[in-house]
Parts: sequence; C-alpha cells; structure tokens
Amino acid sequence: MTQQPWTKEEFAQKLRAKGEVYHIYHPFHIAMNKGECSKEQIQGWVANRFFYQSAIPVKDAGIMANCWDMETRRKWIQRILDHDGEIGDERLGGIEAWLRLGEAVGLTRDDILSERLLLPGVKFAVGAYINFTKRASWEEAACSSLTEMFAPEIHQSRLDTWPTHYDWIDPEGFSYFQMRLNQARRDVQHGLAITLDHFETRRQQERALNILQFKLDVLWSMADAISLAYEFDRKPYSGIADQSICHKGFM
Ligand SMILES: O=C(O)c1cc(C(=O)O)c2c(n1)C(=O)C(=O)c1cc(C(=O)O)[nH]c1-2
Repeated sequence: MTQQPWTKEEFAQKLRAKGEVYHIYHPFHIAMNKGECSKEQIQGWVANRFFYQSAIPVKDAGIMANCWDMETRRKWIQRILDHDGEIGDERLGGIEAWLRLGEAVGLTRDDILSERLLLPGVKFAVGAYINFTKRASWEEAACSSLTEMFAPEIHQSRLDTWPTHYDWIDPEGFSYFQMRLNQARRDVQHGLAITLDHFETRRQQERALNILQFKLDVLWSMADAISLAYEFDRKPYSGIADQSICHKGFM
C-alpha cells in the first residue's frame, strides 16, 4: 500500500529532526567548543576544513550547470559570490575569510593552500559531496545543502566560546563565523523551499531524508578523520612513513 505523503509542515519537521545527528554533536566539536583543544588540534581542524570551504563554490557551480531554471540560478549564484567574493566589493569572500582564520590560529597561507595538512579522509568525504551534487538533479543537490539548517547554531557556539577559551586566537579570525550566520539562514530558506516543493510523494520525501543523511555522513566523516589524526594522534601512515603523505588532485 502506498503511504500518504507528509504535509509540508510534517516533512519540514522530519528534515529538521535530522539535526539530532549534526556534527555539532561530534566529540571533537564538543571538545573544541568546551575549550579542550590544543593549538595543534585547532590548526589541524582549520587547515582541513579549508578544503570543504574551497569546494563549496565548485559544488555550487556544478549544481548550476545542471539547472535549467533561471529563477533558481539567479538566487543560487549568490552562494558562489559569498565564498569567492566579488570584484570591487570590499566585503570579504568566505574563502578569504577562512584563510584569515587560518592566519589568526597561527598558520601561514601556504600551510593551508599547499594542502600539506590535508587528510585523505577529509578529501574523500568532500569529494563524495561534490560528486553526488554533480550527478544528482539540482533539486536533490539543493536538498543535500540542508545541513545548513543547523549551521548557524554551530557558528554561533564558536563565536560564544572561542574568544574566552582560545584567547591566543586573533579575534579578526572569527569574521567567517559571523558572516555565515545570515548567509546560511538565507540559503536554507531557498534550499528548503525547493525541497518542500520538489519531493512530493512519500517515497520522494523519504529519499530527501536519505539525501540529508548522506550529507550528515559527509560532515561526520570529516570530523572523524580530523579527530583520529589530531585527537587520537593517528595520522595516516602513522609510524610507517611520512605522515603528511596525501595524493594530489583526483576529485
Ligand atoms: O562550520 C560548519 O560546521 C559548517 C557546516 C556546513 C554544513 O552544515 O554543511 C556549512 C558550513 N559550515 C559553511 O560554512 C558553509 O559555507 C556551508 C555551505 C554548505 C553547503 O552544503 O552548501 N554547507 C556549509
């Protein structure tokens, strides 16, 4: 027997309920916001998360390349500009703001851009996200961005706790988190409207929940890789080879 679709309110509620397994609850992130991370752990997280940051506009350009709806593209393009910044606009793009966060935690730009601290596990998780959004329809890809529903809370928790716990971090570095509060809320309004309209049958709605779970898995896997390397001191090839080995390219 085919099950009745959930109403839009019920469906939105089910999507929001997925926040229960957001990476804000990952032990590494909990420790980070309690002030329990060392400088090296914070640096490892910032350098690795940079790869996610720099992948976001590539991911969004891929979504736009699959999208024949002009109204959607006119809104979606803003996500690329938020991260890349606009020529002639003195506001920081997200990628530049993240590089400044890197400097604020004591890394050089080269430490980050050279990818020498990048962990293969983080790279694979980010690659899975990019590849999913390339293959999926733009509506499904939009749905996969909905972990952003939960992101303002994690950005806010960093703004609330880091300045006291990590007073060695130059506060200028926090502007990325500040900027994302409103940008993420606006992105979510758009992504959620697409999702609620597109996934109509119960089967489709369940698929949307599965897509959101996929994205939660991406984020959790990144945190796992960072935690293994920096919390449990088990970087890849630990004890057998140079621990900064990681293949280049191949996305
Ligand atoms: O710091 C975080 O925990 C976090 C999480 C997420 C997320 O939930 O995907 C994003 C961001 N930050 C972020 O800064 C960002 O620009 C972003 C874009 C997207 C996306 O899927 O399109 N997620 C996120």
